[in-house]
Amino acid sequence: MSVRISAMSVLPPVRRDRIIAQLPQYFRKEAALHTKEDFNNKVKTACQEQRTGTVGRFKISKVIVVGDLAVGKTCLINRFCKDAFDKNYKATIGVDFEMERFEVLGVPFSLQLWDTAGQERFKCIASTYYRGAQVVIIVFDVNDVASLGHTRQWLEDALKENDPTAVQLFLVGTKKDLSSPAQYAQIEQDALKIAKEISAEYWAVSSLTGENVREFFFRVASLAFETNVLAELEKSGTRQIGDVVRINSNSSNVHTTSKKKQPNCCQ
Ligand SMILES: Nc1nc2c(ncn2[C@@H]2O[C@H](COP(=O)(O)OP(=O)(O)OP(=O)(O)O)[C@@H](O)[C@H]2O)c(=O)[nH]1
Ligand SMILES: [Mg+2]
Repeated sequence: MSVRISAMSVLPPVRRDRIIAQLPQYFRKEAALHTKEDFNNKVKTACQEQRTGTVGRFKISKVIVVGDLAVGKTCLINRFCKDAFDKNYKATIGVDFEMERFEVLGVPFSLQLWDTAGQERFKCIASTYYRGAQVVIIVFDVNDVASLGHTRQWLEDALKENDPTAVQLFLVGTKKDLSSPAQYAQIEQDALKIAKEISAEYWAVSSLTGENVREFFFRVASLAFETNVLAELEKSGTRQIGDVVRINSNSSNVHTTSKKKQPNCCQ
């Protein structure tokens, strides 16, 4: 008896707690990537009709997590991916990565989460992994104002390796459990200001208690998914426009355009 093994059958089903059916909401309205209550209508229709192109088949979005040493990048990822928390600090050397599989509006979608080193001596290795990121998560510690101040530098480094217009940015304050409400409120003002200036969506979390961790990653997955599907739709839309031009190539207008272009392609 022969057994057929395909890539699909090797993958276990998406975990039940990774299924996203509704758009998770932002944390703070004034620093959100968008404030719509629901997924884009075009995206919803495309998912219903299974017209999501490469998204859902082999599309994996790369997410890089950057920020000062010991701000809690590894703990944030471990809380979400493994539901674990380690109170002992073990510096990340270079990079680590985790894959997280979701199902958004019925379509499989994966995030590749790159956990990078904050320590100066490992930064050089880590930065070679920044390229190709669709999402950049800049992490600071809400109890350490210097780490918030350094976020611009982290952003600059991450954007050197990426197309700034194509990247979705998140600014995340960690260790919320360690600050009093008054202290937290103070730093949130500064963080919101920076988030708005750099066009990032702001979140505050605690990996110790788990507060907002799941909500945050669901939001990241949803917004990355939405952007990917919209880009796919735009690509297929462009192809359709191209087809119309070819069909109507007898029209004088199109003829003129193609004549103008001819010298370029013959040179
Ligand atoms: N109380 C509290 N401690 C935290 C939290 N997140 C991280 N920590 C602690 O902060 C320390 C550093 O956490 P890591 O996640 O290893 O920091 P990192 O940003 O990955 O550090 P590098 O890998 O060196 O860049 C550890 O001792 C953690 O236990 C949190 O939400 N609350
Ligand atoms: Mg780490």
